[in-house]
Amino acid sequence: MARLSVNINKIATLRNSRGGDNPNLVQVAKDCERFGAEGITVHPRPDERHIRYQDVFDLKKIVTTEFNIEGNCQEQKFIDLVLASQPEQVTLVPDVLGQITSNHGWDTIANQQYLKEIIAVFKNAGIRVSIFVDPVVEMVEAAATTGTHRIELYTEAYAHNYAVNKEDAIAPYIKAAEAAHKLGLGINAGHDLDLQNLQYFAQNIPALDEVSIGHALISDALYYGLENTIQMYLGKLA
Ligand SMILES: CC(=O)[C@@H](O)[C@H](O)COP(=O)(O)O
Ligand SMILES: NCC(=O)COP(=O)(O)O
Repeated sequence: MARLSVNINKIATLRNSRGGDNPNLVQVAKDCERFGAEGITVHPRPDERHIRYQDVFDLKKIVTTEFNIEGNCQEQKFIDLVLASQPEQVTLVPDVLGQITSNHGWDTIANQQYLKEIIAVFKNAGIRVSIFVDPVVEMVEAAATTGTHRIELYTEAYAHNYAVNKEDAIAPYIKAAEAAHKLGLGINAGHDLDLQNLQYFAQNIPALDEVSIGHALISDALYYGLENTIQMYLGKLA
């Protein structure tokens, strides 16, 4: 069964909106774990609009499941942050400055040499590495040559197309996951997964290791409460 890592960026967004410490990010992370989350994900961005660099150190002290830090490894500050905080997993995302959210995977062919070098830095520090990729077999094949342990399939297109035609929406993800599995890569997935589209994704993607979910899960928690919501998402993965 795939693990559920809860992305708590949106909790930090809410906290930052008033400049105080409500909700308390560390307490929410502890509660997510208490309610069944099998990992905590954060995606610090250079402008610290949600997760602050200090949050990463505070969370590292209390996360007992799996701590996953996502972000742009082209920023030296991000590399330093990950090496200093030693999460279980780093997910490398090719963010560009000013984007609202992540919107593309790595071009693992064009960036192959760069990825090999930066992945080696994190692997040498004992940190599992995952790289964010679109569901394209050629990108998965080139990812395998970089030395990464895992890929994270960027699921925005799946989530968008699910309502139109779920078989067509999942097809490229099945091919990409099969290729990754054959090449010995672990498989993570995330972006815009929700209570409607998660179960079909998890049932159809072979050897899915982990999903990271934030925006929809935190939004659902407004209606169902955090504990119920986490249990509902776990139910979709069972
Ligand atoms: C890599 C990914 O898909 C998520 O981390 C997403 O980018 C969330 O980041 P924001 O919360 O900043 O939108
Ligand atoms: N890696 C994806 C993630 O952490 C959460 O993405 P979203 O659910 O906020 O779209």
